[in-house]
Amino acid sequence: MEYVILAIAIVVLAVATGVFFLVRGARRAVPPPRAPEAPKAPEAPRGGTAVIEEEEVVAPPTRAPTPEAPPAPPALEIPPPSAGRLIRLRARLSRSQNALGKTLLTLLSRDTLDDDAWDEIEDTLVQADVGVAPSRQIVDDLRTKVKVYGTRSPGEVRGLLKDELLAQIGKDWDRSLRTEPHGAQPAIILVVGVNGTGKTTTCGKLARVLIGDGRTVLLGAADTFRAAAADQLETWGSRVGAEVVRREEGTDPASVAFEAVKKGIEDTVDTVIVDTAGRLHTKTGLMDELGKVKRVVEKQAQVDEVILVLDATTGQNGLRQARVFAEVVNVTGIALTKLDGTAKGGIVIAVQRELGVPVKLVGLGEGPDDLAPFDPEGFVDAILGD
Ligand SMILES: Nc1nc2c(ncn2[C@@H]2O[C@H](COP(=O)(O)OP(=O)(O)OP(=O)(O)O)[C@@H](O)[C@H]2O)c(=O)[nH]1
Repeated sequence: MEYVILAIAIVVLAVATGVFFLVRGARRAVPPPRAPEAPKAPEAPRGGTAVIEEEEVVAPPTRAPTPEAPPAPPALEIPPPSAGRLIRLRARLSRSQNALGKTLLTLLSRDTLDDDAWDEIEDTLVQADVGVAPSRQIVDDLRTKVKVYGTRSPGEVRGLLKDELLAQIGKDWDRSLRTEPHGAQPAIILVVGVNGTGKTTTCGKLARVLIGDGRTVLLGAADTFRAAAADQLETWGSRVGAEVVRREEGTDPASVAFEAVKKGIEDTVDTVIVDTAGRLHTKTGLMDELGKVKRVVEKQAQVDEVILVLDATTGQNGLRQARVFAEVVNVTGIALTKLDGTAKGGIVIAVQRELGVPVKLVGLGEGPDDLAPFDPEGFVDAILGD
């Protein structure tokens, strides 16, 4: 019996061992699960119109190109404010005008002031473009004062002459430029004058004066007869951040002026300066042109200033031009350019008398900040020297 139990136990153990190895072997034989196959791209149907569906193409990861730094915009210039400009430019004024003052002071200091001496004084004034009538008046006034005062120390002579010149130039004119916006409407300045007088340059310099005083400015290149004028204006504007409205050469100047004012209103700039084309071909032509510019601008905004640019070196010829412009448009102020290049500063007196409007600005050089508000006292001091 014992042998039977032992035999059964051995058989059970053998069977169990066999089952264990069988199961293990079977597990090893199972292949690993396969990765799912990528779906096949649908085949284009043969014949008919092939519809090409966009496949999503996954680009291999590439390193993002480093963006090239855009060229740095030119740094905007910050022009100096208008205050004190004539003082800064006084040396230039003295250089050009001092000979006139010296001649007059020397003549007036003579021991005896006879008729010949007074004639010489008058001639000196006429030659300095003061004009015949104002020169005579200055001489008459001085003669009377010299008689009244009797003695003539150098200081007294200087004082007399200074008072007389100031009286002729006029201390009481309103020489301020109306450049303040009217609420949301910009102030509008039309700049007129014959080409070559420094008109475009004056527009650019004036923009700098205003920007120097903290204003925003838009320039209108309505001188469409010379493409270079618009280029010139653009150069001026880009230096100080003033936008320029320009159109192709030959465009109707009035339409450019209109566009400029429209843009100025949209952008709520403080002041719009319009450079006009002032061809003195015929008076009627000029009248039509400038009249139209002004009318068209006035459909949108009020014109605050019409500045006539006059070249101080052109003397009587310049005065004739001024007269024609004044007949065509309502000039409100004069910009007298190139005063640094002439000893004939007397044109200030002559042109104001001729047009009945004040000199508001003077150009004293080709530099960008060589335009100054006109100040009679500073001007006379420059003529007479210290
Ligand atoms: N010395 C001096 N030169 C000046 C002055 N103002 C302007 N100029 C020069 O005069 C020349 C003519 O100036 P522009 O501004 O081109 O004259 P413009 O009247 O606009 O002429 P267009 O553009 O043809 O209409 C330029 O060389 C200026 O630099 C000034 O006050 N003094």
